Amino acid sequence: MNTLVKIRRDLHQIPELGFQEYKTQGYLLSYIQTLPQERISIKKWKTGMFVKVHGTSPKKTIGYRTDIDGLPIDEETGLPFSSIHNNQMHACGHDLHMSIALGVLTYFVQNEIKDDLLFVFQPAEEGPGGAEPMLKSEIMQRWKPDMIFALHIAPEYPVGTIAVKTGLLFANTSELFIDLKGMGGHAAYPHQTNDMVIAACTLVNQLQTIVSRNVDPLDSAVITIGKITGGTVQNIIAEKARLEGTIRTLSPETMKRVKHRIESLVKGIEAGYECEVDIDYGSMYHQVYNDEKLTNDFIDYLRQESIVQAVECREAMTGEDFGYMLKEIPGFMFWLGVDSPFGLHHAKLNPNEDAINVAVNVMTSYIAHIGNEE
Ligand SMILES: CC(=O)N[C@@H](CCC[C@H](N)C(=O)O)C(=O)O
Repeated sequence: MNTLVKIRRDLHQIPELGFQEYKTQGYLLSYIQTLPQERISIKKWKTGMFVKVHGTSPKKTIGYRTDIDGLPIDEETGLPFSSIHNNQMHACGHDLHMSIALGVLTYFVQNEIKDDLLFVFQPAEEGPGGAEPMLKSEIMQRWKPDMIFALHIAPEYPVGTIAVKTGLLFANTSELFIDLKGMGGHAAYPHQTNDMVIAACTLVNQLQTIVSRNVDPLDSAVITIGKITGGTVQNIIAEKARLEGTIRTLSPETMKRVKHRIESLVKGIEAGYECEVDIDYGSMYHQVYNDEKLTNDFIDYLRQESIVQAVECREAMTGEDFGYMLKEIPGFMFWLGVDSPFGLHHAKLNPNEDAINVAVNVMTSYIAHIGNEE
């Protein structure tokens, strides 16, 4: 079996949630330590890591970032190398992202390059967000790349396809947690209570009016409530309820407006249902905004070399904390086709592993091209 496929399968078996990626970090480190060490420097950061490849006559530093965490999902692929961790799965492709990063790193450890390279193995992309604190870390500020790239698997594209665009690629995101507290009581005496199941249901419906009534129809946004909990048993009126969701917008300004409307609606619920409501926005990610020149150069390179089919895509409402790195360092993220009938965050996601070598070939040849310029 191809080494990178074996690495991907090993990593697939040990997914870990954000900032708990101890086994993953250990696995990555033990692989990297098998490589010749003369031209690399390794620095651990929390459960992630930086690996610098020293160029022969560096004029710049080229960054390459992979995320390393998994999701709280029970895997249902039935694969022989399924996750051995209960309720944790690489359902967003970070196992492929890591094996690709190791493939590119291995190539440049074995083949000299003029410029310096910085490989960023970043924890907690799914939450609470590792990119922003990693970017602010003393190590990344000292080794700060002049440009940075990353990829994300795309189940909807065939293997051999890369989809990308200049400008906005991924949305601004904010988690949303709303806790409602009223007065519980006997199911037969509703007039003596403030029922938080009713208040939560009303609020969920009102939240749905924000996108249709408060966001410019030519702009766009998403408010998804993915989880509702409340109450204890069927014949007790619920004293508490909790909504958990996510907000997605195409600009930071629309994010502000959506939050302002959520706060107004919550005030109305508090007054109308005589209850207390707390809002917690959890972790927030800045939009992924691809640098125009670097992205166009990459598209031109792919088309000239015909290594893959390069297609231009639309922006998506997915979020990625790589956006924080792109806010400070020019670069881009792109979609890598992996051809899976099940989408991202699905318990049956099963990416085609042939995409690993496609991505390694693209990134090694592109980085060699820009990293050996006179
Ligand atoms: C690529 C992808 O699926 N990213 C996640 C990022 C999660 C952001 C945050 N935890 C949230 O839920 O708002 C996504 O869900 O888009």
